[in-house]
Amino acid sequence: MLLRQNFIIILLFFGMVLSGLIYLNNNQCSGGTGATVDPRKLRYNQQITEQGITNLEWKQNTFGLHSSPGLLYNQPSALVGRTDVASVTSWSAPIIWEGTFDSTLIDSIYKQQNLTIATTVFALGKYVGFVKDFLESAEQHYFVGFRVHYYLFTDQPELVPEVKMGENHTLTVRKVQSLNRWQDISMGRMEKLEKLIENELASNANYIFCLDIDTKFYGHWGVESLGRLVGVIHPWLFDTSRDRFTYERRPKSQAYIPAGEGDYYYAGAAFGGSLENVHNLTKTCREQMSIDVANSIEAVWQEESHLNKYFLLNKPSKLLSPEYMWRDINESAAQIKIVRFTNVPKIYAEVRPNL
Ligand SMILES: CC(=O)N[C@H]1[C@@H](OP(=O)(O)OP(=O)(O)OC[C@H]2O[C@@H](n3ccc(=O)[nH]c3=O)[C@H](O)[C@@H]2O)O[C@H](CO)[C@H](O)[C@@H]1O
Ligand SMILES: [Mn+2]
Repeated sequence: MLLRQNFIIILLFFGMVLSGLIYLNNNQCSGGTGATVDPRKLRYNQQITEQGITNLEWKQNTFGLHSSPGLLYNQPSALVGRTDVASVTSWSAPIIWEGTFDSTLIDSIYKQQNLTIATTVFALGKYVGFVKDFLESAEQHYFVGFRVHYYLFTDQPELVPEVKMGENHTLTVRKVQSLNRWQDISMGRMEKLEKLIENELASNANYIFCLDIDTKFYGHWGVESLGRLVGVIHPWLFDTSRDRFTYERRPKSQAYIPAGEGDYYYAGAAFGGSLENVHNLTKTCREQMSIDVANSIEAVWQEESHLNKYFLLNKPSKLLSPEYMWRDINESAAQIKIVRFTNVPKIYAEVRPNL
């Protein structure tokens, strides 16, 4: 009995000595004084920046989908739905088409959450000419009745037209330097978005959408589009086999997707989600694009190629059908029952700074 007690005491002693040694060793590895920090030990919401560590406090979207007692709406069916299109992906993410949601119900659920939806657009050079139609049409169709904060980046704030904003909709105009190549303007958006989220939006908005400005709203775009990570199926390639998708096919680029891989082809003109998820998306695309620059390669469709690579490896939790980014208001397709948001036709040689 006594022998056994002694044995346990000796075992405990050695245990303590061993854990002391491990502790000392760990401290030495991380600098000991706390001057450097092992990034693997940081919490998910901390970032190492040039200034040191910043805490990014993400606004949490952990609401339940609460419905009000007595609310009347059409009975949802387990049997009947759209039969001409897929409304779910093979990883179980919904694909939003007209007829897959009930606005009365979904608006009432999300009304209770007091959400802010940040929305970013860029208008540099001649693209400032697209701002008026974009904003005026958005004010008729985009998250009407919900809080929206638009951020417009432009090199010519003085040319931004006065547009009457609806209730709880605000516009912030930010001046940025213009660039000589349209490709750099388009790709440069990723870094600007990454910094905007880091510096201002992380704890101020629940969701963000990043949209092209050469666009116009013609129909409802609302809370049915909200999700953790949201991509839009490209209007030209929604009915095409993956081998004909315009992914980057050169292995030298970080955006490379080999033949035989890929889910959908996503539009570069609209993506969104929670601030944390979109921050990771923009940061990753910015990093991958700078590796490409160092290797003297530019992806075939610039940041759209990198976005497609990102979505292949980080599946969106919700997909929006091409109703949410259509070709042109004068184009039709049997599956498109409503055009919500569409490209505005443009003469490239007239609006872009280079060809
Ligand atoms: C429908 C769609 O998915 N469009 C994508 C597509 O071509 P797009 O032809 O739609 O590209 P684009 O010329 O509209 O450029 C993208 C965006 O960059 C901004 N901009 C561009 C040029 C300029 O001089 N000033 C300016 O402000 C503006 O916000 C514009 O909406 O491919 C681009 C990258 O190759 C982007 O991924 C676009 O989002
Ligand atoms: Mn565009």
